[in-house]
Amino acid sequence: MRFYKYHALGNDYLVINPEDLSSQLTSEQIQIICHRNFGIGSDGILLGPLPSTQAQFGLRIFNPDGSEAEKSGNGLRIFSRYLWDTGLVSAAPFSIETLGGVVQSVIQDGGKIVQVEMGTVSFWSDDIPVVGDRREVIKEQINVGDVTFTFCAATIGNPHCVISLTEVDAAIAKKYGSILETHPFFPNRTNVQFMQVLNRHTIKIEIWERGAGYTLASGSSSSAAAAVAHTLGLCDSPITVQMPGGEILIQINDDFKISMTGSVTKVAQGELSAELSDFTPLHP
Ligand SMILES: N[C@H](CCC[C@H](N)C(=O)O)C(=O)O
Repeated sequence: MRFYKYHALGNDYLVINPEDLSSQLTSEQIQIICHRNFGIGSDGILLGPLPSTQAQFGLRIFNPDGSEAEKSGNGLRIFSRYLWDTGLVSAAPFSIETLGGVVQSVIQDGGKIVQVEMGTVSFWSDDIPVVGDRREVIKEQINVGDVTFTFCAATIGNPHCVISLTEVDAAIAKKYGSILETHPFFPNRTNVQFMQVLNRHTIKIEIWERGAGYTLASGSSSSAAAAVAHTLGLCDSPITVQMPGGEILIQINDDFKISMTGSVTKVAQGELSAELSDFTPLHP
């Protein structure tokens, strides 16, 4: 089974073309392939191109825990670059259908930069989803052990919990991320961002991803956090999102449509060994 490995600001993905699969990928296979020791190692798998009646290409996005995500901003930039590298697209904009909706991509700088129209951010509880009466989830309280955070929730196709603090670091994301990811407020779990506003056009985020854990960058997290900073009146578009792996530029229009621009780097391509899925680690 062939794979193509790319990273987007250190958020790495494997592209697997369904033509190279003899059978459906199982959750166990996804977990092994993504495992940093027993497999190739990756923050997820991009399965495509798939047929689509809504867009030129279809894409399915899987997290390392085997769960399927509705959208991935870095994943969409990487898949767009894969389509460019394999000659399936040119410089003209093209559309990709995901579980979280159809996006438009444009390749820039020979594939090193990709711009994706990510869709529209919603803060409505029934879109995200968040439990409770239908409302926009803005500046609500959430208890995590003996700590109470004020949070906003948003969706750009996948769910996000954004917590704005005066200072953020990796430690706080790693300490509280997994508890917030699986908090009962979020029926489908959630991605988590701890956000520090640096100025009216710059934020810094630390990320805990649903189904992946701590990651160095996230495109959908950047979109959600920037939209929250904007709706709280703390930032104006365009917003540069600083993350441990690098920066993404987010543009937000008056209807909260998001445009995301960021880099993609090709790492490797190769063949997965048949032994890979034969080996079941004792303690994965
Ligand atoms: N873990 C996310 C999907 C990947 C998001 C992130 N890698 C991005 O670039 O948007 C979820 O389950 O919604």
